Amino acid sequence: MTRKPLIAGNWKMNLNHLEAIALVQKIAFSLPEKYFAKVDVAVLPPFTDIRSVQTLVDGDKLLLTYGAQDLSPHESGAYTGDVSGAMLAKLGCTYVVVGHSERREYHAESDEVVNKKVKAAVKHGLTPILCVGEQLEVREAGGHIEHTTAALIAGLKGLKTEQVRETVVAYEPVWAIGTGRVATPSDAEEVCAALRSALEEKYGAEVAQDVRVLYGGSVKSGNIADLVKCENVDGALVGGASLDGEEFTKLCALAAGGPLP
Ligand SMILES: O=C[C@H](O)COP(=O)(O)O
Repeated sequence: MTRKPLIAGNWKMNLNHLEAIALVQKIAFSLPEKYFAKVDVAVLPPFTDIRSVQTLVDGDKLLLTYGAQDLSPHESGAYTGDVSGAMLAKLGCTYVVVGHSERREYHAESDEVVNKKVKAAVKHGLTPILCVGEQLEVREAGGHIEHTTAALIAGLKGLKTEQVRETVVAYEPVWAIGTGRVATPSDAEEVCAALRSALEEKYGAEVAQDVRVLYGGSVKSGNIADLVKCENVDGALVGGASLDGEEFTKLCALAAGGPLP
């Protein structure tokens, strides 16, 4: 099958709900409708913005979707500060990022916790964007394929084959996040292809062919076109460049094959 590319803007801890409204309006009204047929566009704002984004998307019947950057592995209860999958589903979220390297690093999230979060997402009908990626020292030692494939398989543990088919995977080398040091298209393709092979080995070729594998790490309008030309790169998880409406719109148009609006 042909996988439809996904461009997902991970805003991280940026923009309040008023700024969120302005940015979503800018993207939705600058990107001509025809591009949404060629590329799925999603924004992933902080929790505090999601209700405002939902109101805008529903009210104006916008073609972009939205999601969250994290969720609790628990259903409900005494987990101060956490947000559950059920709450995100109620807000109409399509996606939720799980296992971003910033969560793994600053919140000590292990593969086991990530796996619980993936299961919580799937349980509530959310599409997890499962992030895996190696640190610089792992890459320099040549362990990047082993590291990322092991994290992928651990993150998906216990999911049914059909649930794996619906999951989005994001390869985000830690050394390329927010550093301006983008992996080359061949670096990205090497790992994305290896991730797909690992899925094929475990879940079969048909499922592996359906799973979207994104690249993330210093993606901009200047490098997206070459990245999405790679056979196994099905779009991007975009950080910094997703905060600028003009730049993000350009990036989405280029991922859809252009021309620029
Ligand atoms: O989730 C997005 C990634 O961490 C990439 O961030 P960046 O585009 O700012 O490098």
